[in-house]
Amino acid sequence: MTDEYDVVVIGGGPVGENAAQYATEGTDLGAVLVEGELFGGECSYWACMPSKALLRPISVAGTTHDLPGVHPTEVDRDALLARRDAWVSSYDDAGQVRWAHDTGIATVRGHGRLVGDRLVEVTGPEGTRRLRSRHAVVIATGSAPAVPAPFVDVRPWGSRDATGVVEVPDRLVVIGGGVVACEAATWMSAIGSQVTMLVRGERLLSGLEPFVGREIADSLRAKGVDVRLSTSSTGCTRPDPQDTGVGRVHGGPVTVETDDGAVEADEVLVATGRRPRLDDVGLETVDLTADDVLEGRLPGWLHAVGDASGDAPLTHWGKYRARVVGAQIAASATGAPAPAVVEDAPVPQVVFTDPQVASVGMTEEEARDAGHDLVVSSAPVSGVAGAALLRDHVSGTAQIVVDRRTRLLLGATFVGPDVGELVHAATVAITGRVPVHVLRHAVPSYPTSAEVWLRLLEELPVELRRPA
Ligand SMILES: Cc1cc2nc3c(=O)[nH]c(=O)nc-3n(C[C@H](O)[C@H](O)[C@H](O)COP(=O)(O)OP(=O)(O)OC[C@H]3O[C@@H](n4cnc5c(N)ncnc54)[C@H](O)[C@@H]3O)c2cc1C
Ligand SMILES: NC(=O)c1ccc[n+]([C@@H]2O[C@H](COP(=O)([O-])OP(=O)(O)OC[C@H]3O[C@@H](n4cnc5c(N)ncnc54)[C@H](O)[C@@H]3O)[C@@H](O)[C@H]2O)c1
Repeated sequence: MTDEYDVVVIGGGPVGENAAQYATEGTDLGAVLVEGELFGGECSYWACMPSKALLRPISVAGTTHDLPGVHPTEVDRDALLARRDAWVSSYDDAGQVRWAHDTGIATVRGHGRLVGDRLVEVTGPEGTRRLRSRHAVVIATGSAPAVPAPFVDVRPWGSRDATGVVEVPDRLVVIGGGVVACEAATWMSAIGSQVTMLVRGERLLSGLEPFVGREIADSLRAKGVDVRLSTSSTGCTRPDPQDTGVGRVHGGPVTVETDDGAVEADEVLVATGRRPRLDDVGLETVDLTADDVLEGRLPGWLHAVGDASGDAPLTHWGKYRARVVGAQIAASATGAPAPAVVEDAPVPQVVFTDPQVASVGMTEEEARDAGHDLVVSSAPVSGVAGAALLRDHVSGTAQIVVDRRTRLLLGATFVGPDVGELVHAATVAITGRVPVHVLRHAVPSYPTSAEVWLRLLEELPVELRRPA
């Protein structure tokens, strides 16, 4: 059986959903979403949603220990895991399917793979069927964890086990020092694991400004996490790895060999990055490789978005790109003018550690490498009343990177309580190309954390603060 649609989207995660929506809305076009697991994708059930559902109560409870006027409160582990279960709809995607149908998007369950130009074969619970697209096929298959060789045979935890935690290991070793590692170390230690982080690099969150890694390592250590930097794992053994299910301890004790001795634990969480899921989507049937996808060498009818495209693996970024690509597909299919594309929109990111990290645009090093003549301004977040009122003992730093000649903001980074809510101002300033002398007239309310912008702008050389 072959059904025809204008647009076929392989992968029903947040990015695929947006691609299907924007490729069809306001038109007579029809799209179908193909999903092999749960509509809503990694983000909804195993990544963004459960991790943030776990982290918020932990952050609030931590604040009560540092906020005169309230009784200190503790995390209630069972209630916390129940909150997580509610936010992942108990791993039931009925709501997402309803959304698709209400939006006019058809859904097909099963694994989708290309079998020819504009032709997708879906193998699912109801057998095999083919979907032919009149205009476009979109690959939105997300990403899968990259597991280094020493850990493959010991059934380690991946991020799904950490976000879906059911059984809390007494001792947990975390391999990696990136975003998943830092966030998971935060919630796993808060619910009772003694966490050791083995980080091969010299700092945590190495893609961000160096002060970020130092400040987050300090905060994790203050919470009892054993953060071991410059420590490479060379091997891992577990005598009886078992398939106990997601979020349960996968067998007996694990020993991780490092260049600085062995570490024994009850579970090991491998958080060493992810790679685009392109290995089983039938690229070879249309004479393409994964590199063709990652380097954008695709025929006009084929598109890749989200984690699968190799772009920044962030939900909001993938969804943004899906909105752009979806609108382009709709325009090309209907003969409407192609929508304008902004090539240099900056990528924001928030790491929901305690304190949070928020960043957008270039780091100081990236801006220098790109040839900019820079001015860098930084300020302690605790220096403004609005932040200091949030809790006692506020820690964190804010920093902006400015091009001296154009006076434009190139990047901004914040560490501090709830700074995830501060970064959008920087995103707007970069996207809107607002020079810093104009930004000085954007007045933050008193007393809010946003007043750190005043400090950052005051720290700039006087000549940059006046009109040219
Ligand atoms: C622990 C963790 C926490 C995270 N937290 C955040 C966060 O707070 N904020 C943020 O912005 N990002 C976060 N991310 C990243 C975010 O999860 C991803 O960037 C996002 O899920 C990408 O969306 P996507 O739609 O491209 O892929 P996915 O969400 O992975 O969805 C892809 C879908 O495609 C399906 N699929 C794959 N292959 C096929 C096939 N051949 N046929 C049919 N279906 C297929 C999959 O089953 C899946 O449902 C986090 C990631 C992790 C691991
Ligand atoms: N709050 C958020 O927005 C959020 C939260 C979680 C994840 N994410 C996204 O998910 C992506 C994946 O996260 P991640 O933490 O898995 O990846 P990452 O790229 O952020 O970090 C990977 C870490 O593993 C280390 N590493 C890589 N290979 C290794 C090896 N062989 N041995 C030891 N260490 C090794 C790296 O040095 C790094 O510290 C991130 O890039 C991020 O965009 C976002």
